[in-house]
Amino acid sequence: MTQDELKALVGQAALAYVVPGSIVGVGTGSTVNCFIDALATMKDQIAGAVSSSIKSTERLKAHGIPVLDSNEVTAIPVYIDGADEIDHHGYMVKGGGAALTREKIVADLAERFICIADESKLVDVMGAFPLPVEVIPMAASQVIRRFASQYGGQASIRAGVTTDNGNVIVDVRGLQISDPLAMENEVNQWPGVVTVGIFGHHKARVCLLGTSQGVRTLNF
Ligand SMILES: O=C(CO)[C@H](O)[C@H](O)COP(=O)(O)O
Repeated sequence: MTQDELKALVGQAALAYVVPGSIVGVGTGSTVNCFIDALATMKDQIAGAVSSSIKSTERLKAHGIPVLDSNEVTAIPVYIDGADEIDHHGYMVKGGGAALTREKIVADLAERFICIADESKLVDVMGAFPLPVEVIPMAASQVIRRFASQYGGQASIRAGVTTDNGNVIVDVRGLQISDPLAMENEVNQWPGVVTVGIFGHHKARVCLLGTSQGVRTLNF
C-alpha cells in the first residue's frame, strides 16, 4: 500500500472513535484531510467540529460540517489528529503543518487524543523529524541560540511560513528527545516561545497506525 492509501485507511478507521451527537476535535495535515473526508459521510450524526487550523476549517466547511469557535466549547470527547513522530509511550512531535499551537489548544479541550498516522511515524526516540516551535518573531534569534547552547540543536526559521497566529516556525535539527516532558516544560518557558511541538502533556491515548497489514491500534 502507498503512504496515501495508509493515510486513507486510518482516516476511515478514526470514524469508530467519533461519539455520535458530540463535537469532534479536528487536527491538521494530509492524514487529517482523509479523516475530514470520511467524517463528511456521517456529518448528520455529529454536532459539529472544533478545528485546529484555517485549512482544516475550510475543508470541513466545504463538506457542510459546522465549525464551532473553540471558546464556545467546554469539552469534547475526542481530538483526532496526525503526527510527525510518535513514540511507544504516545508522546508526539507535531507541527509539520505549522498548526501546533491551535492543535494543542483543541487537544486540551479533549478527553482523548486519537492519533492517526502511517507506520513511518512510529519511532523509538523522537528527534529525527526537525522539531517545530512556534515563536513570536522578535524572539526567533534568541530561541535559535538557546537550542544550540542548551541542547546542541541546529535551529532555523522555516522560510516563507507564517502561522495562523501571525508567528514564525523555528525547526530544530539534531535533537534526541529522550525526555519529552522535560523538554516540553523547559522550552515552553523561554520568552517568545508560543508553544513547542512536543505533545507530552497532551499525548495520544490511542494511535491508529496504518500498516501494510491493516490498521494497528496502539493504546497508551
Ligand atoms: O502536526 C501537524 C500539522 O501541524 C500534522 O499533524 C503533522 O504534520 C502530520 O501531518 P501529515 O498527516 O500530513 O503527515
